[in-house]
Amino acid sequence: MTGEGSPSKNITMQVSRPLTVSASPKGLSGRTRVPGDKSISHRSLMFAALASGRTYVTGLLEGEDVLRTADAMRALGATIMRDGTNWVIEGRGVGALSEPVDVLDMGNSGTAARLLSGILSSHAFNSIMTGDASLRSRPMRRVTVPLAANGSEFLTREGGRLPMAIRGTGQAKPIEYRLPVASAQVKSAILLAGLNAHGTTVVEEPVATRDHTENMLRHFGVEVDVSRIDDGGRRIALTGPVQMTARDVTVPGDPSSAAFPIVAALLVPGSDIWIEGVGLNPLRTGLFTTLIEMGASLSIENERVEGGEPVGDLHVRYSKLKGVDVPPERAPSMIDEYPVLAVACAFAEGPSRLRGLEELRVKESDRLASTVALLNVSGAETEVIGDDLIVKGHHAPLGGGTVQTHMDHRLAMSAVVLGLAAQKPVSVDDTAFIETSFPGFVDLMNGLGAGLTP
Ligand SMILES: O=C(O)C1=C[C@@H](OP(=O)(O)O)[C@@H](O)[C@H](O)C1
Ligand SMILES: C=C(OP(=O)(O)O)C(=O)O
Repeated sequence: MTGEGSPSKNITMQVSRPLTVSASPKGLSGRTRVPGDKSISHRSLMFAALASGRTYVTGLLEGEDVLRTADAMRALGATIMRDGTNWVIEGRGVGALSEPVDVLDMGNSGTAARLLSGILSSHAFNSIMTGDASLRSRPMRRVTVPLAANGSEFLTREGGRLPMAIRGTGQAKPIEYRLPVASAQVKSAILLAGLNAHGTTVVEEPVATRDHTENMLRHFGVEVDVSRIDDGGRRIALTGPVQMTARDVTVPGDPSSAAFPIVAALLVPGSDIWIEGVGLNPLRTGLFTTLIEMGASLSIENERVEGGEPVGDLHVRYSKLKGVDVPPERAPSMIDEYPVLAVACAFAEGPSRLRGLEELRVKESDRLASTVALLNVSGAETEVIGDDLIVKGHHAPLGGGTVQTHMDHRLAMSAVVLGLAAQKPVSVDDTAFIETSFPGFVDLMNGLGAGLTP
C-alpha cells in the first residue's frame, strides 16, 4: 500500500495552464470511460472514516477536490491509503474523529467544505477550515446557521466566508430544518451532524436534490427515512447516535464529467462515441433529458445497477440541435451542467431559455456571469432576465476570443468544448483547475480524436 494521492504531493493547480483550442480535425470517435463520480467519491471517504472497520473503494475520483477530502479525513484520524486501483480506509467510528493539529484546507471544493462542516459540528473538538481563493469567496452561512442549532459554534470571516473556526459539540442536539435553497450539500451537512446527535434529525427539501448521502448512509447501515412532501419535495429523517459499519463502495462514472465529451460529440460533425459505465441516478440526469429534447442522438444502453447506483453506457452521435426551454425545477438534477449546456445552446437552431439559475451565482465562479462572458467573447448572443439565461442560438461564426475561467473547472471544460466545434480558435486562460474534477480530461478528449495540443 502507498500513501499516494495526497494533494500535498500532487498539487498541479498552482501554475496556470493556458490552452488554445481549434476545431476538432475530425469527428470524435471511440469508446471511453470518465473518472468516478465526485459526489459519491467525497462521501465514500467521509462515511468510511466514520464507520467501524475497513472499507475498500473502487473507482474513486482522484481529482484534487476528492484528494482534499482524503487529506482532511486523515488529519481527523482515519487511515486512508491507495492500494493499486482501490482506496482502503480504516474508519474511526461516529463521534470518534480526533482534533486536527493543523488547518483543514479544502482547496477548491464546496462539497468537501460543507459536508465536513456537518461532521465537525458534532465532534467535541475545535478545528479551522480554509480553502483557495474561489472557495474563500463562497457562502458558508447556508451550513453554519442551521448547524449552530445543534450547539456548535462557527466563527467565519466577513460575509460568512472561509477561513472559519468551528467549535464542535459532543452533545449535539438534533436539527430540524427546511432548506431555503435546493442544495444537496446543505442537506448532507445537516444529516451528517445528526449521525452523532441524540434524537431525530429532519431535513425537508422543497425540490429533491441528489440523494447520494441518503443512499450511502443506508449502505453503511444507517436507517434513513425518506418520505414525499409537497410537489416533488422530500422529508429525510435519521435518529442518532448511529453506528456505521464499513462496506465496500463502487463509484460509477460521473455524469457531470461525461457531459463534456457528450456535448463535444453532439457539436463536432461526424462524431460517434460511447461512454461506458456512467452513473444514471435520476437526480443527476437532467442534462440528458434536456439534450434529448434538443434533438440529440443520445441513447442509454446496457442499463444495470453497480454498487447500488444505476449505470449505463451512453451512445452519442453528432446531431443538429434546436433551442430548448428548461424549467427551473429541473435545475437541481443538472446544476453543474449549465455552462456546457449553454455552449450547446449557442450552436443550436433557435433560442433557448434556461430558467431558475440563481444557485449558479455561488459556485466556483459566478457561473451565470462567467457563462455569459464565455458565450459573448465567442460571438454568441445572450440575455439574463432575472435568474434565467437566454441564449439566442447560432447564426454568426463562433470562437475567436479569450475565455476567463475564474478558477472554475466547469468553465474551462465548457470553453474547450466550444473551441472544438467553433469556426475560430478559442483561447482558455487557465485549464489547470480541470484537475479538481476531471483529471486526464485533455488526454481523454484526444483519445477520441479532439487534437488538443497542450
Ligand atoms: O452534494 C454534492 O455532492 C454536490 C451538490 C451540488 O452543490 P449544491 O448543494 O450547492 O447545489 C453540486 O453543485 C456540487 O458539485 C456537488
Ligand atoms: C459546484 C461544484 O463543486 P463544489 O461545490 O463541490 O465546489 C462543481 O463541481 O461544479
